[in-house]
Amino acid sequence: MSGVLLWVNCGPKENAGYLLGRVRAQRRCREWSGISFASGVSAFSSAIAEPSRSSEERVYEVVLKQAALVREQRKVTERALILDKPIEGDFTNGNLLNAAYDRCGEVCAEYAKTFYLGTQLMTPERRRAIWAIYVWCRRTDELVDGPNSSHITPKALDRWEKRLTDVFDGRPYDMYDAALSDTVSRYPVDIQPFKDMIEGMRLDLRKSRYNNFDELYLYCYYVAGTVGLMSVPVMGIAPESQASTESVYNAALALGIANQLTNILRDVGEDARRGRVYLPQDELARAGLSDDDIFCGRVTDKWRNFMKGQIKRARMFFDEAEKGVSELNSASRWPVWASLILYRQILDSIEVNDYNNFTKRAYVGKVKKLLTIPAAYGKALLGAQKMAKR
Ligand SMILES: CC(C)=CCC/C(C)=C/CC/C(C)=C/CC/C(C)=C/[C@@H]1[C@@H](COP(=O)(O)OP(=O)(O)O)[C@]1(C)CC/C=C(\C)CC/C=C(\C)CCC=C(C)C
Ligand SMILES: [Mn+2]
Repeated sequence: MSGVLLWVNCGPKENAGYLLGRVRAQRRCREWSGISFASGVSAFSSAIAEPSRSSEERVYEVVLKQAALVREQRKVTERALILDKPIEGDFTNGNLLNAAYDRCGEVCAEYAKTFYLGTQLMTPERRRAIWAIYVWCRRTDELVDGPNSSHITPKALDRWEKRLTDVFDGRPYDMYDAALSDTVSRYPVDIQPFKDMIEGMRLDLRKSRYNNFDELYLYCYYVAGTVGLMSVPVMGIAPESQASTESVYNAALALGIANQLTNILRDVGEDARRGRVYLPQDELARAGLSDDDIFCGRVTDKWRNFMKGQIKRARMFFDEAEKGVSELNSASRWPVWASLILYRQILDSIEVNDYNNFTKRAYVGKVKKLLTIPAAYGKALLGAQKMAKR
């Protein structure tokens, strides 16, 4: 399928895109490389301007809200397993809806093959819902990252957000929207993470430097942590899980942050060529580095040491995420393990490239990718056994 199939209108009339609180009760702070950062998460509303609270504290409010929604839903599902009831028959235009979901699956297969494969083990209803969310995220990302990104303005993003509220209110604009509209009516998905992802795109339009990790954390939450919060209500928490809903959401958030940090470390050179530096400026300065070193692509010992610290932090977020995977519904664990293992391997590959992320792209080779699938499956099974022993 070509990307052209995914042209979207940000608003009904205009072609503007291409597509396709409270403080956390026990906030864990870790000392790392002279700075402290919390590995968990903590409240947030779309406004950045709240200097008295850290990004983690602000993000955590969204986590609590989403966790509360899901707790409600869990109570309902314990009484009747409504989430897995077939979609057919619910709608007079059921065939159209099926076709819409199928198209989402095609997009997903085209853009994220391994992930698509991973979704095959999920129940058909959950799988298609995840595809619908995937497509919305991909379209949103393409607004600022795709070939038509130079035409994207804050106004266009406002229209995309208005369209999002219409989708949540049951007024879809196209097939992909229709699938998402159906998904959000079936699962306890809150609109806030979706709005926050759009906020991340706004941020990308106006900001190309991050003063410190707190600012970068917020960016990572917007563009990737949100994906974790959107996905868990669909993937579901195992009925036998003893973990708190909140802790599972923390893990989901951590996986999004870990993935985005990894993405940033992989793409340093590529981003620099677009005039962007997604690295904490204060940490660069402490390492004796500046934007200039990045623009010139100098792989020095200072750079290697700096990168070692950044990789270590990304791995800590992966470790945090691991704690939550086994708490997910058994059929959802496999794709999550696959995505976690695959993305984490990119960090290994940066090391293998001797930290040259300016001109060498870190990637996971085909054989390693293939091996990930049984490894993820094994981890998913192991998690199930541990749960059964409790
Ligand atoms: C099972 C699973 C992985 C489900 C998530 C499916 C889903 C809805 C994915 C959407 C991804 C997407 C298109 C996001 C838009 C923004 C974006 C592009 C973010 C970057 C992704 C990597 O994409 P890529 O390498 O293609 O990047 P480029 O555009 O080429 O630069 C990100 C790095 C972030 C993606 C974040 C996740 C996949 C979060 C995963 C977290 C969960 C699924 C929660 C798991 C639950 C627990 C309890 C751990
Ligand atoms: Mn991108």
